[in-house]
Amino acid sequence: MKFISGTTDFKLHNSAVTLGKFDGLHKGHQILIHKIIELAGKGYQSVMFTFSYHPSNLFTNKEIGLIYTEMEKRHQLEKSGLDVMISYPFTKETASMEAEQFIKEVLIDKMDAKVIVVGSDYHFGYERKGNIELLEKLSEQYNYELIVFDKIESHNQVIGSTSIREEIKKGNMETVHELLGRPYSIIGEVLHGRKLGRTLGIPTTNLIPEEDKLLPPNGVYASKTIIDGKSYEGVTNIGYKPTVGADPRVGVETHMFDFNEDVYGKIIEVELYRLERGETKFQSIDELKAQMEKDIVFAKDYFRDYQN
Ligand SMILES: Cc1cc2nc3c(=O)[nH]c(=O)nc-3n(C[C@H](O)[C@H](O)[C@H](O)COP(=O)(O)O)c2cc1C
Ligand SMILES: Nc1ncnc2c1ncn2[C@@H]1O[C@H](COP(=O)(O)OP(=O)(O)O)[C@@H](O)[C@H]1O
Repeated sequence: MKFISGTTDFKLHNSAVTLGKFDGLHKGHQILIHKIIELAGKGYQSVMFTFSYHPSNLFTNKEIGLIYTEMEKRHQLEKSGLDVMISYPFTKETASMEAEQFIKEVLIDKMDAKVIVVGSDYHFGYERKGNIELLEKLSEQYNYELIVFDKIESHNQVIGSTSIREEIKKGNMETVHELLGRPYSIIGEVLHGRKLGRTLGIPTTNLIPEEDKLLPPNGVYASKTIIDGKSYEGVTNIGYKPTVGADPRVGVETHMFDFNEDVYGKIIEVELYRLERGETKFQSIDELKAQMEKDIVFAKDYFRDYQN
């Protein structure tokens, strides 16, 4: 997959483009992505167009954690067979582009769009004035085909990034799994911790999520970790480790069962399946260790009962 980022200077040919924020790459997003990948089989170049800053952040100044950071989205899309991912700089200049100007200058001139695939509520351009009616109206003039998908539902509720974020904040990982069509996950590099894990007899991989990543509540989760394409069951703690001296930044720490390799420096993906309990400050390391052993039993039981 080609990744175009940090520049507005590119030229593509004969593309089938899908447009949006695509935070979470949830089941609704996947329909659009499958469509353009299917079109790639007919000779088009499949392209996903996103802006590199979350547009709602820029206008409201409100912190919005992302279900997937840009790096994570890229990592997931690498596996999908998409030809090109564009992360287009969202600046004052791009934000002030009129909708028709965006169609002409970006979709047509830079991307040579022949097919445009969007969701029914897609809005774009200055003041979000562009919509599917405008795309339809201009399709003949600019010679592209427009394909629009309705939003899909799960349990009578429209699937959307906002409601998935709410479920993540509540720690409802099973619901999130259902809505995303895959477990929620965190991707990062294995860093060095304090090396206490090994002395406890419970080694852990440590990673620090990116600043803009939306995390579920601090606590302990049944998890699977993907390393070099292989998946390992385990248990993950998210938090500051108050018992051993509170880290300044929130960490994601995983003990994998049946695993005994050095993985420092590797990029791993930690998938969270179920929340067991919140993070606690224990009075002693022995109490912490006893609880971690119970956590391991919890996660092993979970995978035995629900997964296999
Ligand atoms: C399953 C699991 C549960 C944990 N629960 C807590 C907890 O409730 N409170 C806490 O302070 N630390 C908790 N930790 C973090 C431990 O303090 C940490 O793994 C240990 O100190 C080793 O740290 P190190 O990797 O930096 O060497 C947990 C870790 C794991 C793997
Ligand atoms: N079962 C396992 N689960 C997690 N990490 C493991 C496991 N077995 C070996 N390791 C390795 O050991 C390291 C963790 O040891 P630990 O003493 O907890 O050190 P740290 O404080 O650096 O996390 C991991 O980064 C990984 O390379």
